[in-house]
Amino acid sequence: MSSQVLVVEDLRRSFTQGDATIEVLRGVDLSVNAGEIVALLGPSGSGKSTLLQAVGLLEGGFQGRISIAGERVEALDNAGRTRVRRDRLGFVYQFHHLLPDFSARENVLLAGLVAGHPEKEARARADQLLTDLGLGARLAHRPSQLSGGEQQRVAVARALANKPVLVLADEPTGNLDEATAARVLGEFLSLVRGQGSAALVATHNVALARAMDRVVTLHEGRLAVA
Ligand SMILES: Nc1ncnc2c1ncn2[C@@H]1O[C@H](COP(=O)(O)OP(=O)(O)OP(=O)(O)O)[C@@H](O)[C@H]1O
Repeated sequence: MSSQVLVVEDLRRSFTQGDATIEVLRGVDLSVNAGEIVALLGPSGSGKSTLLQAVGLLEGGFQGRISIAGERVEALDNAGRTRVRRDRLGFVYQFHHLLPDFSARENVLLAGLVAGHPEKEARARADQLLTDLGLGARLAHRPSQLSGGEQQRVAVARALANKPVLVLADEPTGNLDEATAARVLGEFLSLVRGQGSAALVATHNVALARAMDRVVTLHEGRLAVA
C-alpha cells in the first residue's frame, strides 16, 4: 500500500450567490504521508473548512481528485462515502457534537461499534482512549457534566475509536482557552502519533501549528508550504 494516506490533486470549489461566484479552492494539491501530522493554516474565509469537508467526503460540488489510503474517493456514491468515513477517517470539530444523553464512554463506544469492532474490543478501546486522555474517572459522565476541555477530549477519543488512518480536525481546540487548548491539542497529537494515524488539522494558532510535522497555508485558493 502507498505510504500516502491522502492525495489531493487539483481540487476546485466555487460558490455562487446571486450574480457573484467566488472561487474558494483554485487547484489545491496536497499529500499527507502515513503517520504525518499536517497543520492547515490560512486566514478566515480562505477555505480551510471547505477543504476539510471535501477530504471528509461531507460535501459535494468539488472538482479534482482525492485518494484516501490508496482509494480514489471523489466519485463514490453515498454508501461508498459512508464506508470510507466510517473505516478510514476520524473527525474532530471546534464544538464537540457529543450525544447529550449518552455518557463519555458510550459516545466513544458507539463510534467503535458503528465501525464494526466487536463490542468487547470497542468497550476496552473506549475506556483506554478516555483513560489516556485523563478521563478515567469520568467515564459515566454525560457531556453536560464535563468541562469544555473534558468534552473536547471525549470528542478526540471518539474520533480515534475506529482507528482511522487519517484524522481531520477543524479548529479542534478553537473553543477552549489558550492553556487548555495547548494541553488538549498536545494530548490529541500524542494519541494520534501513538496509534500511527495521520492528521490534517486546520487552525488559526500558528504556535500550535509549529508543533506539528509540517505546515501548509491556504492562500488565494492554493496551498503554499510555510
Ligand atoms: N455553502 C456556502 N455557500 C456560499 N459560500 C460559502 C459556503 N461555504 C463556504 N462559503 C464561502 O467560502 C469561503 C471559505 O469558507 P471556509 O469556511 O472554508 O473558510 P475557513 O478558512 O475555514 O474560515 P474560518 O477560519 O473563518 O473558519 C468563505 O468566503 C465562505 O463565505
